Amino acid sequence: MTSLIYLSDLAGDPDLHQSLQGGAISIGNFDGVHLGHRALLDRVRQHAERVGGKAIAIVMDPHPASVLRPHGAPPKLTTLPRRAELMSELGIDHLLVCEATREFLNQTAEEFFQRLIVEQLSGKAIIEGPNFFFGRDRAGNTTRLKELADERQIDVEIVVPSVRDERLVSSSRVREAIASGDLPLANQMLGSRYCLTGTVTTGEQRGRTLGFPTANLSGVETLIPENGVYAALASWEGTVDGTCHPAAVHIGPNPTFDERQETKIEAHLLDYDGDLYGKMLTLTLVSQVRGVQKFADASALKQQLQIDLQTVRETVSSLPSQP
Ligand SMILES: Cc1cc2nc3c(=O)[nH]c(=O)nc-3n(C[C@H](O)[C@H](O)[C@H](O)COP(=O)(O)O)c2cc1C
Ligand SMILES: Nc1ncnc2c1ncn2[C@@H]1O[C@H](COP(=O)(O)OP(=O)(O)OP(=O)(O)O)[C@@H](O)[C@H]1O
Repeated sequence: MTSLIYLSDLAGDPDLHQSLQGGAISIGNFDGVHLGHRALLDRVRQHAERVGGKAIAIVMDPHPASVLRPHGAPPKLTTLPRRAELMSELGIDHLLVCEATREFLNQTAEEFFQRLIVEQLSGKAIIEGPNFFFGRDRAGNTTRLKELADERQIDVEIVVPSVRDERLVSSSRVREAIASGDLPLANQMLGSRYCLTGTVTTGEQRGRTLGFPTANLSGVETLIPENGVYAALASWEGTVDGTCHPAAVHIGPNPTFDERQETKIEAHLLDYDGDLYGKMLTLTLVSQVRGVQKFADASALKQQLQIDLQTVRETVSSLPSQP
């Protein structure tokens, strides 16, 4: 398991602080833990084994852009606990979170390197991609990183970036794919399937009168895909043996019944009739089935839902374990 720890916790926990000394480190946002991050984190794990220390990924929270720029950071693909979960599969020991205060972000590249990598962590190896920048105004680049590390006999590896269709894989590119509803492309670049997690709350309770009850999700913290109907897998804490249920997910307004353009995320789970209220539900999105439509009446919507459910069943039944 990758443990999620805060830099501020190290001062009060000397054993934890000690266990982090002399490891292999990578610094970034790691939002989505996409294929590029995965290749890089794999090298972090290998370097950690070589130097006999921990494999450490460092992120800043909140996203520096939300502290420094008026328009803030882009919507997240993953919460920090989800990033740690995905990093567990890659053998990363710790996801270390630095609180992105103005003071922290105001450090020069040299100060940042000296205080965090040298004084706090006694890092032995640093692994980054070629587009890595650090310190105030992003003034430090990989050349400067190598100079600073060489002076202190710290190893540096700059990995060859992962590309897809001759373009760099990046969190921004994954966000574009999700925002346009292209889940297969997003999932391929992620190397895992994109998830939405939220709490099941009460909706209009109209779904059950249609014969298609839906779990309405609220409190979703990550990027919501383009409006549409999606094939998904639903799971929640306490799902027996981690079983997933095929689900037809509706994202968007309900134009057939309601002129308000309020975006809802609701899921009809196939072959399930339990009580989900209050549960933390995760919807793992596979692909878009169709766009949201305004139907002439409830009966026309019901006919379409029958077709949607069949499409979802077929899509999910032929799913490979990896996207
Ligand atoms: C798979 C699926 C597809 C849906 N597609 C549409 C749609 O295209 N247009 C629409 O107005 N409502 C659509 N709905 C939403 C229904 O109108 C909605 O489930 C119903 O109004 C119940 O809302 P409630 O959960 O708040 O009770 C869809 C629901 C599901 C589960
Ligand atoms: N495609 C990639 N291949 C290898 N390394 C990458 C790739 N993309 C990013 N990295 C590296 O991963 C580390 C973390 O970067 P970061 O989390 O900012 O990734 P990003 O996907 O480029 O994000 P964004 O799109 O928001 O700029 C950095 O060292 C960065 O250079």
